[in-house]
Amino acid sequence: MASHSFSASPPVAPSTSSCPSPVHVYVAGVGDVGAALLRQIDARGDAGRDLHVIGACTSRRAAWGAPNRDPEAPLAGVDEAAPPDWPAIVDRLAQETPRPLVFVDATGSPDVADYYEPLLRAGVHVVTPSKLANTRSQAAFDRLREAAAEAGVQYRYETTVGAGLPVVQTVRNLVATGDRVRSIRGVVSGTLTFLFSALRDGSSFSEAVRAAVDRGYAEPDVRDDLSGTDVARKFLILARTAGYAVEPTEVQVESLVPDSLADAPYEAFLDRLSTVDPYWRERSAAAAAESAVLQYVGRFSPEGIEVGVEPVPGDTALGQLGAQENLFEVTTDRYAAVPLVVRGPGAGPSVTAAGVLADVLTAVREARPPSPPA
Ligand SMILES: NC(=O)C1=CN([C@@H]2O[C@H](COP(=O)(O)OP(=O)(O)OC[C@H]3O[C@@H](n4cnc5c(N)ncnc54)[C@H](O)[C@@H]3O)[C@@H](O)[C@H]2O)C=CC1
Ligand SMILES: N[C@@H](CC=O)C(=O)O
Repeated sequence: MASHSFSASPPVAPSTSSCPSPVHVYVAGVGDVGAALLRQIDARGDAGRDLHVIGACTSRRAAWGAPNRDPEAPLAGVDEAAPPDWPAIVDRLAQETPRPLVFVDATGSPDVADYYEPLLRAGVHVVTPSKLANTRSQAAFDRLREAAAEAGVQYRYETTVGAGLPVVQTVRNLVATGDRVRSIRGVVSGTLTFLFSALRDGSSFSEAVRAAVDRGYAEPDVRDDLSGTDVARKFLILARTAGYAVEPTEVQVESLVPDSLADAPYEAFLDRLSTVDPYWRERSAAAAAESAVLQYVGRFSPEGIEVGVEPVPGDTALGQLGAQENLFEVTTDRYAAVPLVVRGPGAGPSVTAAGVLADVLTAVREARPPSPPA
């Protein structure tokens, strides 16, 4: 098994020193976000010594022990490389690994999301950038929060919305302090903001999609971004975090995936996407002729959630978003006349990994004793 020692560089980040024992971290999914996370844990230097990565996996390799320090290939060269045996991994984490233990799910896999509840119930903190577990039924979402409270561990998912931007915690704080969220409007897909901005700069739709994938902004399957599913999931998570009960079927979603390609194999889908280039060139030009820009906008109110493409006046904050930016406007009883606004890059491996790492540190700091049985 490859040995791993933390860098001897000076402290660069606050330590979790209020916690006396080392914090064990398992990283599921060493893709764009998971690999950036491992690099950031390593880069914390001396201040990071109390985070011990005890294992990691991809869909094809799983290893116990600390990952290889090669930032480009954290799992290269580790012994025991083999596809993950999830029941065995969860068993070992639940029953044999010392606490505190944080399970990070950077896979985007529904199978891995199935294990959050047993892990939480076994006293393992769960931190995830994956939206999947939070966007099943309302009852399933409630069960995860109950499992965490009952076991006295943290279930943290800040990076499911706006990546590293403080959006989920902001909504939680509003609710915890007695405010009421009345509505949320926003452009919340880094991939789609990038895409429309690239169209304005003369890129074709299909080229821009590939560029978003190459930069690590897109979901593991970019159709989740283009179909509006990713944006719908983010609004569902925000609405639920704000205390509203909403089912996925209640969200109205406009898709950018051409019907003819909806069921195509992934590579064929990407290859044939150029068939819609002229349509999007014209639609972007038509918006520009009206001094507007295309954005994929979402809206939540107690009446429902709607997400879709809109021409937005170019001289407004939404109209001026570029690159992979997000913007959230939250209107509440207290922020009634002028909304609370959060804006910044809302996708990308490094900002997302930083948000995941912050959640890991917060999980350990905020852990509470288990709640007594009802
Ligand atoms: N890329 C971004 O900017 C952001 C991503 N996220 C979320 O972070 C998660 C990861 O995203 P990326 O790193 O971009 O994806 P990626 O496709 O680069 O990496 C996914 C990793 O998970 C592994 N994996 C997939 N299924 C697995 C399974 N069943 N068991 C073990 N490993 C498995 C893959 O082999 C790969 O290593 C997704 O849920 C995504 O929604 C959230 C916010 C921003
Ligand atoms: N694919 C997402 C990544 C963050 O959730 C996006 O583009 O915003």
